Amino acid sequence: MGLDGPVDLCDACGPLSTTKNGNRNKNTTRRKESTMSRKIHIFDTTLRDGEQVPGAKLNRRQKLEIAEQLARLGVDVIEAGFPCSSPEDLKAVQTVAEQVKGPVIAGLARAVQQDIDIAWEAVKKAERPRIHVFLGSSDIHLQKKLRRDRESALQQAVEAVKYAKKYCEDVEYSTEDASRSDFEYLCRVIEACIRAGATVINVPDTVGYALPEQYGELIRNLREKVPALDKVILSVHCHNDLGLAVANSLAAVRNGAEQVECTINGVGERAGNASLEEIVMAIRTRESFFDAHTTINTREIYRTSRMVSRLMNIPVQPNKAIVGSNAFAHSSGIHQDGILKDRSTYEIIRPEDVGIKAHSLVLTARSGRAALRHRLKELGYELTDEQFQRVHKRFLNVADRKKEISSQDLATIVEIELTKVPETYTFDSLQIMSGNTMQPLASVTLIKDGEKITDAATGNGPVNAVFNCIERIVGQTGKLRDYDLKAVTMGKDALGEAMVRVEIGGSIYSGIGTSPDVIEASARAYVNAFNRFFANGNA
Ligand SMILES: CC(=O)SCCNC(=O)CCNC(=O)[C@H](O)C(C)(C)COP(=O)(O)OP(=O)(O)OC[C@H]1O[C@@H](n2cnc3c(N)ncnc32)[C@H](O)[C@@H]1OP(=O)(O)O
Ligand SMILES: CC(C)C(=O)C(=O)O
Repeated sequence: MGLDGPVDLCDACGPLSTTKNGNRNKNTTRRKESTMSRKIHIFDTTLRDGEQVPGAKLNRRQKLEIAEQLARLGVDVIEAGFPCSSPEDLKAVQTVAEQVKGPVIAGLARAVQQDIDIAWEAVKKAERPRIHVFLGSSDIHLQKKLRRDRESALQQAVEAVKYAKKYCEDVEYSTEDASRSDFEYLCRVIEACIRAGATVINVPDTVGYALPEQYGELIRNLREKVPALDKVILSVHCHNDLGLAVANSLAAVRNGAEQVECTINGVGERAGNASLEEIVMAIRTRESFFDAHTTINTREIYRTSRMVSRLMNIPVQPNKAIVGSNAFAHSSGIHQDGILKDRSTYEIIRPEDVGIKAHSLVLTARSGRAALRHRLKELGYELTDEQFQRVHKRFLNVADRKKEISSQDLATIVEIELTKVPETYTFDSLQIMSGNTMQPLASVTLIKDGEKITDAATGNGPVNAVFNCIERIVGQTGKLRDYDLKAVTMGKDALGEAMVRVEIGGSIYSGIGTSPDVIEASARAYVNAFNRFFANGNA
């Protein structure tokens, strides 16, 4: 797939960069039906194929909650379930059909009368009901699963469509395992089902076997060989066994498919279905390439994703496109610098367009000065160049040990740097041997005038041993009057802050030290207190 236009990739919404007068370009999330490009119908099967995921079963109330949200999202069709599968699913589909207005409500049925009867019972009260009938069309499915020949299966398909048609004007027929089916036979089945009254023909890649070029070609060839397809909606339904569900669906759209069957977060049988949010945002972002659009209210995407994840109890992987927690997080310095200069450098979708408040700049050891300066400004710090250099140095030091530097971490780092006293002694390193069967032993190294000084001492606890050791190095005793240790940030790798008040030479000196290691934080605080003592004119 070559780029079809300039590097401004957001075909649907125009340039992401700010305009000359500094305004963001306006963008509507629910597009008006374009007379220029084809409308792609979004058929959501989260409540049917999505619910086939082990452990994801939804009760009636949960299905209704999701269906209502799917209606707000603006999907064209909600496949609410497989009504013959259990009495509860029948009731769930009935509830959705009765209460959810807007989208077509579909119920799935095998190509047998009993399933179709129950499917109709389930959807008949919908504003716009649809019965969705399916039967395998590949020789593998016919011979090994259904145990019948091509001709009798074709007959069964036709009878099923006719039977469903008695109930419902809108009947979708799916040629299950189409991508592994004999092409000529597939064409015959499709032609016969359209003649029998099918309004939608679905060509599924049931086992995720297709490759994008090949699947696109299949759709193009079907359109050429079966002219009757022009009278109905041609649909695709792709599975993700090779990680190609979205790519295959998009290839199909390029080659004439008008309906895409997909699920929120890509949930579905085995490796899942094509993910709705990826399909919709790919079509929207590259609209001129596809010459197509959907009428999805994209600002509802993130909310819908969170709801499905919560109710199905299936977490969304952080790097999931569009809805993953990292989808709009920039953590490396070069990217952050680019984003701060102009979002179009590293952002092809505005987070707010999918319902995410804003992108986030995550501060890590891979962040640069631009992002650090930006966050400091956001926190209200105005630093001189010299102060900034110091904060940056300490930031890198802490960031090398923590995965992420929060705003609170940063505030602590700044406070320490800005209230700094001259360092007569600089903390370098420590080692501790401790346990419940030995007296704790600490070795500490401090730097004075560029020279490392190391000593060792025991204590009644590891922190006490460290403090004793520091006193030996600086040649001055102190009495610990107050000692406070707290986690200043959340999480297992939180930054620990130690505050001490030490009586040295008859006066009290306070010290502060910060580190993800609480003993190191304590040592730094103790050295800091002694430095204040020395800065006070004590030799
Ligand atoms: C590709 C897809 O995702 S298709 C949808 C898959 N989803 C599900 O299967 C979930 C819901 N399914 C169910 O609740 C059950 O499987 C039911 C109610 C449909 C059927 O249950 P059972 O009657 O116990 O049959 P079971 O599931 O064991 O076997 C399926 C039967 O349906 C037949 N069958 C499979 N697909 C079709 C079809 N499209 N049309 C007609 N018959 C079919 C099979 O050949 C098999 O029949 P057999 O027992 O005569 O060999
Ligand atoms: C019922 C059909 C559409 C299906 O789920 C599939 O082929 O994967």
